[in-house]
Amino acid sequence: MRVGVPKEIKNHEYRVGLTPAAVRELTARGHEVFVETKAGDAIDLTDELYMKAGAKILPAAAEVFDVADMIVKVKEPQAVEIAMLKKGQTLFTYLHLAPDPDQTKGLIASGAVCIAYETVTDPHGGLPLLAPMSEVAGRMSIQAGAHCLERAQGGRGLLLGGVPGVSAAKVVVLGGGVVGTNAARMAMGLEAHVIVLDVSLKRLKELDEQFGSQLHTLYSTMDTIESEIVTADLVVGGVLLPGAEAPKLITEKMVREMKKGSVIVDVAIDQGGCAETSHPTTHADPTYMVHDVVHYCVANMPGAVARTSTFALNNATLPFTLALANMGADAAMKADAHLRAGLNVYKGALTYKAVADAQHLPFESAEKVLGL
Ligand SMILES: NC(=O)C1=CN([C@@H]2O[C@H](COP(=O)(O)OP(=O)(O)OC[C@H]3O[C@@H](n4cnc5c(N)ncnc54)[C@H](O)[C@@H]3O)[C@@H](O)[C@H]2O)C=CC1
Ligand SMILES: CC(=O)C(=O)O
Ligand SMILES: [Mg+2]
Repeated sequence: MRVGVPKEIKNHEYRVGLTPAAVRELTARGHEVFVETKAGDAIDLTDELYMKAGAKILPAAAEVFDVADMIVKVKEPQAVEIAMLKKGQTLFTYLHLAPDPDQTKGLIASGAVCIAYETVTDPHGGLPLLAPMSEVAGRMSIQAGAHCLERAQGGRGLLLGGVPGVSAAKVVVLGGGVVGTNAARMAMGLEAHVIVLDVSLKRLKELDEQFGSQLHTLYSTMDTIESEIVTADLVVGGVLLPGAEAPKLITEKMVREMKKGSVIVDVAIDQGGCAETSHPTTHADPTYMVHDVVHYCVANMPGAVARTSTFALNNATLPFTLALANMGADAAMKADAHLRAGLNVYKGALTYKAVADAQHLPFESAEKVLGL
């Protein structure tokens, strides 16, 4: 198969779809890999390293899209990239379609086969291709939140862990999944006072067993969310209903009642955000204020630590990339229900139920379009 890797073009996005090591795994199996020049330059993955792994370097994204049977990316395709997709071409990347009707329309019109990293599943009920970036974003959320709490950034002027004789900050984490667990772990490491809310009792029990008395867990209801949010210094939004728009758990009224200079890091922003006051921001301009509360809503947080993130992402995507290249997309998805769960758009049909529901569009199952 001919596999194409364009340079990412989203604001301050320095990750790359394939590492040189992943390219080598593909070329060793007889596949051809085409990488846009300087795709990895910013993180020291040079054209020379890609060439050494067997890739051919092309001068522009248009040529990569033109030659490839499958495009492997990181972020959702931007409008100019959607315009370059070809009928029947496979696109393997993050999509986050539920809150993004324009992208959904564009991908349907392209006739391409679009497989979203974030909805591929595993046998344990996890999302293996979202997990590595959620680990990164969860850990980063505390770094970002700590910075936002500094007075010069609009924050309350608080040090997360306090010092002897002065209270630690209160960190409230909504959702105890991968983002939430990693955020809680970092916040506890900095000696903050940490509370995690989730609707999964099983998850709360696991967290309680893992972290003991250092972590406080609460069942998530409107009541508990409201009472915790208004006394929080830092709130991390890490909830997810897979593939669907994030539930708006933090209302504007709650934000108005939050303390002046408190901070919301809404990691769930890529699925629309879990606060009514959230809207996507970029690394170039990551924060804004609403009712004196600092909002950090960067939709590609792991892009800031792109080298770590590129390797972590490839560790998870490689077996699926190889299956798609070795078998072809249709056969690979027919053979593996977990990869098939990643199929969001197939040759003009929308094949992910939560996206169809969010946008009131017709839905066809992945099984039906693949003839299973
Ligand atoms: N902004 C960014 O750069 C990034 C954003 N993300 C996003 O972060 C979000 C979380 O991802 P993961 O942690 O991997 O998901 P996950 O599936 O591991 O965890 C989500 C948790 O939310 C819980 N939840 C659902 N409804 C809830 C409610 N009403 N109250 C409290 N908890 C609730 C679930 O029970 C689950 O434990 C996703 O939207 C993901 O796309 C992930 C990586 C990077
Ligand atoms: C998951 C995601 O949106 C990201 O890593 O950018
Ligand atoms: Mg206020």
